[in-house]
Amino acid sequence: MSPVPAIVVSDLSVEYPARGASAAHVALRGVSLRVEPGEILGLLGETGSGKSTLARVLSGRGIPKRATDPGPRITGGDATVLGHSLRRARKRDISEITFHVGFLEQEAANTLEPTLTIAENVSLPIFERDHGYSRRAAGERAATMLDTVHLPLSVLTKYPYELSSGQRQRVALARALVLGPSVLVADEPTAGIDATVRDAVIDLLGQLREHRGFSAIIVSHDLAVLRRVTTNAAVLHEGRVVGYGPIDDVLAAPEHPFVSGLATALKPPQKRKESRPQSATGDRTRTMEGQA
Ligand SMILES: Nc1ncnc2c1ncn2[C@@H]1O[C@H](COP(=O)(O)OP(=O)(O)OP(=O)(O)O)[C@@H](O)[C@H]1O
Repeated sequence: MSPVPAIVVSDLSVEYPARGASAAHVALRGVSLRVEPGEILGLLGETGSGKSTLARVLSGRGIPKRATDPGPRITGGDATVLGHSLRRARKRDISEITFHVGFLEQEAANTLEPTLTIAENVSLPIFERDHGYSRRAAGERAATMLDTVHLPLSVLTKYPYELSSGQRQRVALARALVLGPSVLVADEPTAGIDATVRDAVIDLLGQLREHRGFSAIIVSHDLAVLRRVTTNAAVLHEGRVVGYGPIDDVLAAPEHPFVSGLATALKPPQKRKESRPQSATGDRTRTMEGQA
């Protein structure tokens, strides 16, 4: 029997309801995609295309608990995360999803608790689940996680303001992974960090993928990241999927003007390099990554 898919999104539509003077806004329109165990899906698209909405909803954090709470509503279709339907999700389903799905939200570096140490920040999800958890075991877990994201243990006792934004981003990643999720949803995980650290994050995602069954959705505008860690990519435009498949295939055979615009923008402008044997592919790749 084949394993349960990590995520199945079927004709999903999501709307932000009207609030005050703001009219209702449809953020996702009939989105369908699928993430199998062991797969990393890249999500790309221009600003406002719905990437963060989709990421947040699929992480189990997006749907409001009460009808009066602000936040997006599923107005059509459904998404199933680790076998739990989001449309029919009860409190217990959401609790299961948020336990097994790590979430690194956009600008996560700015979401650390300023009054808590780095160790306390990283182990926060543990204590949110289990108030009585051993402080010593949580501290050890936090130390392991910091090591995983290549931060020195000396930062454990520091406060967020004492770290650079790139270090804080990695602390946020450690926090997202502390419960040992089987799925990670990461919204721009490499934004605001320098090239060396970015490579470390890419390597980490690659290592996590090697783990049996680990899957992820990575929102990124960084083609180098998407190329190196993703299996498939979905391109969103105005809330719709306009390209879906291995990223280079999507860009090579664009079916939508937005994707062909993206592919053209990423192509090297000069013809000279294309006529060079052997090196042409390598040059093209580097140029595309450089421009991403
Ligand atoms: N809380 C909200 N209330 C109403 N509309 C919202 C809300 N959050 C997002 N939107 C709208 O939904 C659409 C999708 O936004 P979303 O943040 O998902 O896009 P995005 O592709 O992630 O953009 P970016 O790359 O800038 O983060 C946008 O038009 C945005 O203005």
